[in-house]
Amino acid sequence: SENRHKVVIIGAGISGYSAAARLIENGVEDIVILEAENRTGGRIHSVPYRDGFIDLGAQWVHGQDGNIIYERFSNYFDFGDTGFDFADYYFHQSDGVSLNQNHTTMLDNLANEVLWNSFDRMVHYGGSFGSFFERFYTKGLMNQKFINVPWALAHQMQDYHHNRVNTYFGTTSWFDISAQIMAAQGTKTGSNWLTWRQSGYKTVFDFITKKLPDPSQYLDVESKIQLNKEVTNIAWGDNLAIIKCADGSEYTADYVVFTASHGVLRAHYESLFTPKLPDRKILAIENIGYGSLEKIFLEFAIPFWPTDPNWVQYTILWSQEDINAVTGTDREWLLDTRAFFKVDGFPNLLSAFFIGANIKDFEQFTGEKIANDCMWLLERSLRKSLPRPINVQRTQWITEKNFLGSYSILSMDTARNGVSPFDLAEPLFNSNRRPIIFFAGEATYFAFTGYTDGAMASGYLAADEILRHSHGNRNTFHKYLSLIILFYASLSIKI
Ligand SMILES: Cc1cc2nc3c(=O)[nH]c(=O)nc-3n(C[C@H](O)[C@H](O)[C@H](O)COP(=O)(O)OP(=O)(O)OC[C@H]3O[C@@H](n4cnc5c(N)ncnc54)[C@H](O)[C@@H]3O)c2cc1C
Repeated sequence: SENRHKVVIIGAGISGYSAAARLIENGVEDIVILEAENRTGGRIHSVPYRDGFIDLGAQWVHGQDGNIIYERFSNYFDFGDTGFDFADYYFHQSDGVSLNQNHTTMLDNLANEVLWNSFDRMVHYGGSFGSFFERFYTKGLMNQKFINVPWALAHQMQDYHHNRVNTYFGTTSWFDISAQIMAAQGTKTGSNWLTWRQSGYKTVFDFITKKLPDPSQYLDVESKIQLNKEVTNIAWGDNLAIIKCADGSEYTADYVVFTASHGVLRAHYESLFTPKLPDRKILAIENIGYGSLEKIFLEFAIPFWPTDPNWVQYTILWSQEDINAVTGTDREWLLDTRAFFKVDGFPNLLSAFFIGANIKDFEQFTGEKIANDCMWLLERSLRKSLPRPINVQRTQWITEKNFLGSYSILSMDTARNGVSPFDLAEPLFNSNRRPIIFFAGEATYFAFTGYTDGAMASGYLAADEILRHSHGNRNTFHKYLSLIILFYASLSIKI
């Protein structure tokens, strides 16, 4: 029937897209993608803005060599770079008291060395990112060269890097992040902050479907997508899976690729799967972390920040007096903010990140309150009056029911329970050990958990497994066999 398919993919984010593209490319056309939202892209969410698109979700291609997105598409796309890796950093104190920039630079260098250049040491460390940092940062401070640096400033710098790590991973504390597992992840080299300039991250879908660079190669993933299809249950037996949607529709499939976010899986795994999932998978679902990151964009009629290309952000170190003064007030949420940074391709925008879980009310805040509070902090730190933003954009990832947060994280609980993304990726098999349900998405890919490139690779992996087990593979195999025969036939003709 119309709703009977070889493959049903749940979710039209980057992992669902890449799984579908790989299947179509290999001759498996009988697929449908069920997407709960009324849009595609998932946590890649580029929204129109002025002459281009800004990204409410994924914004940067992190790394060059080792990043499948950069490696595949950089020949055809001229990536921008926000420049965090090679910027000049100037530190402001929250109360506007000027700081010794030699001291802040020395401390910042030490902190970066401990956090980002010590993976060979970190991979043998059983504790958290936080305890690793405290141990080796404190040790570094014992060096003679820090003799004149005030301890209070060293502590402020530690607090800044704690916040920075949390905003990078969407965590509430770096003591929740497993140093060892994070350090054991795949390595990428090159710039960490490449952007899609004004085109937005959504451009990646044009490359995945091969609309770019050559439209004649287009793999028609889009016509397979059905929007507003929230999957509520997947029941699987020996041969088939039956997929039920909230609107009452039902689909049957030989194979299912489940790509909904780790937050969705964690919230609904009990009702989503019949029969219940294996214990080990449940252990992984419950103990792999899931972050909660929110973003804002402030637009100004005229930029008031430096136009020097090496300037990337206002970096704020909170003073203890300000922390005490703001705590308990309706501005307390600002304590989660340490930087307002420029947005590549949009000279009139400043952006900031917040760890949503720390600021439960964030999603109820009006744009006006967010803007007013941010301007209060900027004016206080810079000691000057500044123009008002003319526009505010903000995200609500935590409460959006098809995401329930930002991205997954290999936490101390993950380490303690001995589970990993491999356990999440493990398919569900029938009694003949034929896989029926595959799991893809950023949380399932060990090497680059949390990132778009990990999500993309996971989609390809699931599709390749389906191809290996299905006619699609035989088709591919037959195709190659015919090519080999033709090749030898042409040789013998020449001979
Ligand atoms: C604020 C933020 C900033 C980020 N920044 C970066 C960055 O700079 N660089 C980077 O590499 N990564 C970044 N990420 C992470 C990146 O966006 C994700 O890793 C990646 O997009 C996840 O893709 P996915 O296919 O695994 O999941 P998703 O994109 O979440 O796709 C899953 C799809 O499933 C749908 N779905 C959910 N439940 C159901 C259901 N019941 N039925 C049907 N469909 C359902 C969802 O609507 C969604 O479209 C960021 C994420 C966020 C939130």
